[in-house]
Amino acid sequence: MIFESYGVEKYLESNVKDSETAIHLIKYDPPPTNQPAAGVGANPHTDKSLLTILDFNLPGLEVLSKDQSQWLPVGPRPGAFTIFVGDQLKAWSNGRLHIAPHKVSMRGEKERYSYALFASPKNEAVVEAPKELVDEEHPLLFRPFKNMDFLRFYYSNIYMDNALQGFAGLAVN
Ligand SMILES: O=C(O)CCC(=O)C(=O)O
Ligand SMILES: [Fe+2]
Repeated sequence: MIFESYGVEKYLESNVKDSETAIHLIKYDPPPTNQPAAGVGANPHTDKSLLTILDFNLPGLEVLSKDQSQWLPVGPRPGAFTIFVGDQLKAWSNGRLHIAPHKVSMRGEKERYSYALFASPKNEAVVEAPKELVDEEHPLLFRPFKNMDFLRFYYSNIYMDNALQGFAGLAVN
């Protein structure tokens, strides 16, 4: 769908071949009982993936509004899924797709179990915007990079606010 909407479906097959999926099962502990405010389940982040699919049926997931003014609860809504665009797809789309920072807040006394399906480029795959998505009006925003090199950079700069920009950014965006 994404490839078609940009008229670059000819790259779909090679991109799928260069990607892999992994399912992560994630357990969050409840906040300490003496902590009145919500506990932190997952710190604010964007995903280091192309796409992430999450169960939409769990409370606690919050997404940062596009104007960055507030955290909005996502779901729960039985039977639905949440899909996040990851950093690598933002780079591939030359910045056309928005990556929404999200976090998990924990309330109550129960553990939270979630699962996430991450579709990511293979380690050796090069993330590069198709030439059709780059022109005078849309200059290249991220230099092409090997996925593994980006992940290495991210894990050694885990507190950096915008790892994609820090690693591969060519202009202010
Ligand atoms: O557990 C969730 O609902 C979100 C998990 C998440 O954002 C992630 O693993 O990247
Ligand atoms: Fe995430």
